[in-house]
Amino acid sequence: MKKKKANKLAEEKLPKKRYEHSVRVAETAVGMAEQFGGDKEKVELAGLLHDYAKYDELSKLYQLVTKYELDNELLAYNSEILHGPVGACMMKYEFGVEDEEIFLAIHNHTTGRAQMTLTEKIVFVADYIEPGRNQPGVDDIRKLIYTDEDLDKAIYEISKRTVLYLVEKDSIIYPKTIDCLNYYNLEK
Ligand SMILES: Nc1ncnc2c1ncn2[C@@H]1O[C@H](COP(=O)(O)OP(=O)(O)O)[C@@H](O)[C@H]1O
Repeated sequence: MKKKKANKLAEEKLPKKRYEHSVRVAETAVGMAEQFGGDKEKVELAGLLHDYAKYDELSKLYQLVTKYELDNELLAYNSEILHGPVGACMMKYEFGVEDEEIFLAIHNHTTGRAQMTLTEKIVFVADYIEPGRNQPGVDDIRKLIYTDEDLDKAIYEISKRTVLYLVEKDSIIYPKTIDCLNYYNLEK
């Protein structure tokens, strides 16, 4: 798929603000690919498409988890974790986006995982730090990327913040984020 097509898919499917977020994630990811030696074309496509399934009805997301034989375990957690895996499968099976790195980057952009590819890492972090984001502490993560150039530390800190946030809310945590946190803990 070419950038123009990905852009059109996102623009037609998503509310304006979420489409604009996707464009900023793609732009941020391209900058990071230049910085870290990643594949600019892949991160750009994954950035544009990462939230494609975010506003689909829960009933549709559930059906697609079954259709695409995704991990049923996903259904036991916050439904927000479904749109990455489902969106990745929609791109692969409905729109012919065959590339495995783009698939993984869309699939894991919310939860992260251990042993991410460079494309996954860039999209995961770009989603958190794109210039429209203003969550507390986001500038600390920007500094880890733009000053320290430490991608793995940024992934660890983002996962840590997600886990702390979820624990604070007494939410149950899909274990991929814990795996990500442990894997990118550089103290181990
Ligand atoms: N491992 C997990 N288990 C349960 N919920 C999670 C997990 N990882 C992330 N989430 C939650 O999923 C929600 C959506 O995350 P995200 O896709 O990054 O949203 P947005 O792009 O709208 O900020 C957040 O509330 C986040 O806390």
